[in-house]
Amino acid sequence: MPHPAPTPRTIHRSGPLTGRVSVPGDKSISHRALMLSALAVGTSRIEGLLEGEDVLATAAAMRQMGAEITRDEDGVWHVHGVGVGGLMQPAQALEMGNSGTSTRLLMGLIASHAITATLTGDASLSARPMARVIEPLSQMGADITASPGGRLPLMVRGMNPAVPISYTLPVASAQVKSAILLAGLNTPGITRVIEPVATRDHSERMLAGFGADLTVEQTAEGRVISLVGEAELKPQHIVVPGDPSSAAFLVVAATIVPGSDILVTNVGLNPTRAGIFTALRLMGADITEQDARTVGGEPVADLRVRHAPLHAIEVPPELAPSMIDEYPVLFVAAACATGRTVARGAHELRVKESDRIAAMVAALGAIGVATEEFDDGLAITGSGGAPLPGGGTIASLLDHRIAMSLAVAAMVCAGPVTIDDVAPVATSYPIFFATLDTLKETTELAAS
Ligand SMILES: O=C(O)C1=C[C@@H](OP(=O)(O)O)[C@@H](O)[C@H](O)C1
Ligand SMILES: C=C(OP(=O)(O)O)C(=O)O
Repeated sequence: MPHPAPTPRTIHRSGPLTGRVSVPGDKSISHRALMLSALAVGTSRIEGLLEGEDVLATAAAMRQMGAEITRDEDGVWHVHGVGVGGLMQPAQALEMGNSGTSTRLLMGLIASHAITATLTGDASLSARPMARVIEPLSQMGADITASPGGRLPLMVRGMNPAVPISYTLPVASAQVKSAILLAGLNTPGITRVIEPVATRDHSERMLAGFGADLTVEQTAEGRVISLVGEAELKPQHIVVPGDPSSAAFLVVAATIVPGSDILVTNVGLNPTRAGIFTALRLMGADITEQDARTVGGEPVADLRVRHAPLHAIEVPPELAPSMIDEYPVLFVAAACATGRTVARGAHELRVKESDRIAAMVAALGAIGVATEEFDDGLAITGSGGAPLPGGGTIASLLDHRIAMSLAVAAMVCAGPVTIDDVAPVATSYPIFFATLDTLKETTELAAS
């Protein structure tokens, strides 16, 4: 899958945002829905699947390994699974594009099947560390040959039967946890993951929903997840809630653009994901939850967001795992706040689609925002609500979240901001710019 040609975009200061919009399906849940459906015996239905490039890479890989996956005219996805243990040898390399989640979770699936697969990715993904999954999956018996530094392209030769392990996560990573649990599905005995710090728990919720025998205990060592292997998964009807990580861009935009008042519907609010809304509220954001409900076993609500003046905070480091992908857009909120916001304890930002600390130092610097870089975070001196200077060009570095965060910042910049390439937005939120346009048009219509 060659990368599309870079798509630059220039963004001007925005008038108020108003109206009601929804966000596309959750990316993390969409990946897992496809993978577990592909391992069930029978046909699962998935509604609200995120149709972004990352999730489509997972769908393509599952097809290459034998699952039948189709989308009907109503946008419902149908997945005919091969059963745990039934994955087939892919004829070609699995092309993972920009997606760390696809790569690490699929490595787990392949690790306990008697198949060999090569995984490749784009320049961003090929720079990301895979040793964190290679290490536990090798302990389970998989034979993994990676490029120097434990990177893509790499080849996984699965072991069947694999060896169950009990593994304490050295980094707070839901991808590592999930890779081990997915490998454990086709492994005799009990596979156990101990996470000293809780990370997003979509895998646990969905594995239980598919009928796997999984228990979660809170102990002095942390959360202990135990999975009984050689599971038989029953097909499900899954409804994917809206992605809080995507909603975060709209929530910050409405918070910082004066006069805004929006409703973002169907936002997933799993507590292991909702840290950004806690942090924004600590800064003074006006976010209220309406119509709280449960969708697909996950808490969901509509969020009403009105413009509010923000003040600087020290971002509680314990929020890090529940808002790890939202730091770039939180930094944009901080750039508009009164005072100096400090975020530490987020070293993982350095190994995402880009080094998101360095990327935000450069991008905020280009639009006139002063920052101080730490090894594990950033301090940002806010404008106190005054427009940011803007006028610069920003490198999105093949990172969708950097591109979208700076698109939000540009909405409060005095001068136009050019983002060198917004094509990566399609990995997680293909309708991002269209949604922003809707929120601007609603205001223009009301004024005319
Ligand atoms: O499990 C997942 O779906 C994800 C886990 C997180 O990564 P880590 O496991 O590397 O923290 C997150 O950054 C990523 O966007 C999605
Ligand atoms: C880190 C992210 O995704 P992934 O690891 O799947 O590439 C993200 O979406 O911000």
